[in-house]
Amino acid sequence: MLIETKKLTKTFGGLVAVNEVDFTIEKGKINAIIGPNGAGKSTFFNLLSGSYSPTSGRIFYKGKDITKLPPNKIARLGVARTFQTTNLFEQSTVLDNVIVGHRLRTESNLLDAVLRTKRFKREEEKCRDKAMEVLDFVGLTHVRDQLAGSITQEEKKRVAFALALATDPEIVFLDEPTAGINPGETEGLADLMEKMVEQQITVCLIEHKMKMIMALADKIMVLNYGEKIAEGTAEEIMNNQAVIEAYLGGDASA
Ligand SMILES: Nc1ncnc2c1ncn2[C@@H]1O[C@H](COP(=O)(O)OP(=O)(O)OP(=O)(O)O)[C@@H](O)[C@H]1O
Repeated sequence: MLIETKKLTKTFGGLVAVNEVDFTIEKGKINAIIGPNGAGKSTFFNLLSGSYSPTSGRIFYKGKDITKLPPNKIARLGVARTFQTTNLFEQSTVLDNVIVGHRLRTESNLLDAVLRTKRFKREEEKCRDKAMEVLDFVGLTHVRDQLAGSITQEEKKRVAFALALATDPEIVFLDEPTAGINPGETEGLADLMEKMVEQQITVCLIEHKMKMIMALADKIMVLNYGEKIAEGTAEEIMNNQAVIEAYLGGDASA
């Protein structure tokens, strides 16, 4: 088990957005979090990545309590995430976008950069090599010299994956990675997630596309009004009465 939450809770004023959620993320698997709109999925992600601090409860990463760690320290442990929308520098190339993203995590300080020290140059090269490697991994080598503003929506989604992968993560949190793209493209991104798991990278994603999740996820947690109402394999989730009721009238067939 890679990550474990114990009675994780987040309230906003009187609203309980995440309510005493116990969840485990299994290493080397595709873990999914689903649930109707407003169920608390994004809040849960923000708690795990340190963007929000919990009202109560605990988060463990490989057995270590990370509940109070700030986002940058959590990132350094090997946790990466993508956001629902990725803001790219549209006037820069795809490659430069990934290099800059990667640079944010390297060691050089401003003085190194101004003086262009050996260390800075060495790191610059390393960032470039890493960016090329991850762009190859996500299938974007052919557009790496194009401006980020000129690539397709699906390619932008892949850049978001590349930015996360450039940090050499052990686990990647993907927030609705296939929102706004067509079914064929969605399948391509599902393949990419499987490829990540083959490389021993654990995946945890939020998704609304049920068909895709049921085919892809090894393990699914369902949130409803902040509470975990079910956890299990796709088959277990599809036959769970509480889940069926939570989705009645919803967009479960999306
Ligand atoms: N920063 C915030 N301040 C106040 N309330 C918030 C905040 N963030 C989320 N909420 C509330 O917490 C609840 C859970 O929201 P959250 O965005 O986590 O749900 P979600 O499952 O990700 O929804 P969606 O599928 O629509 O993205 C909602 O009622 C939302 O309005």
